[in-house]
Amino acid sequence: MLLWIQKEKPNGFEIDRSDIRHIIMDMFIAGTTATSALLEWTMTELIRHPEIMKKLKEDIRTHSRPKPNFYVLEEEIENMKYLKAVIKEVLRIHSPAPVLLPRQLKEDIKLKGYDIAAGTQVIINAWAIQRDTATWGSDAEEFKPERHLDSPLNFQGQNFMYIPFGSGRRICPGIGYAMALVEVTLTNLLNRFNWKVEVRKQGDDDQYHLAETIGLEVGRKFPLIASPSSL
Ligand code: HEM
Repeated sequence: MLLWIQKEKPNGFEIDRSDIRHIIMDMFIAGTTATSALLEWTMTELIRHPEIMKKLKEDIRTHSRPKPNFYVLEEEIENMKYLKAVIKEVLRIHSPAPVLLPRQLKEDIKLKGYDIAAGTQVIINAWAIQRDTATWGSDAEEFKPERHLDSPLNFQGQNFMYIPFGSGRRICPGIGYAMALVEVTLTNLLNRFNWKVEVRKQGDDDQYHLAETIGLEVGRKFPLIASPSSL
């Protein structure tokens, strides 16, 4: 595809081999772990909340045509409102990239009584913003997809209380690709199988399932080991 774009220039501009190398690097470095972390957090929350898993499966069945192989097509996903709400809620409390790319101030500013000098590097903590009880309410720490059902919030970074893909000119360019990948994979995992995790013999289940890795991209500290069984 990239070689075709280089040859045919469908967008009217040139790309060279170095551009192609960088695009592929972007897709591998920025695109793989965040997407798999989102899928893993989504399965984690669904297994922790069987009633939400049940509602989501109903949403998937209602909006996809029955087929012998249970396969859910990409075009059937558009009207699955509960699916979209579930993924939005996972991105709120388990943002795979919870601190945005650092910014450097071009000029001095005053923000909420603080003087910040030009040249200062500013790091935005989306994790804290998206769990702030002042904007999300006293249940901000709880996993509740319903809060997104009639909400106008989207991923475009226009509303600073919800910025899982960042905002402004450095906003994630992979939103469409990441969402398509996660929606198609998740609907098919759920429509084809029942999922369960082994009951842990010792230790607190939530501390185990919700422990996070430390880093620019945040996934589960301990891998999710879930077993499928036929419906
Ligand atoms: C669930 C999946 C993903 C999440 C949560 C995510 C999140 C983010 C965030 C928060 C940023 C920083 C934005 C900012 O600072 O304003 C970012 C940047 C970026 N993302 Fe993603 N991302 C995801 C998937 C992808 C995919 C699939 C690709 C590529 C195919 C991608 C490519 C990039 C690139 C290249 C940047 C840097 C943009 C720049 O420097 O201007 N991301 N992403």
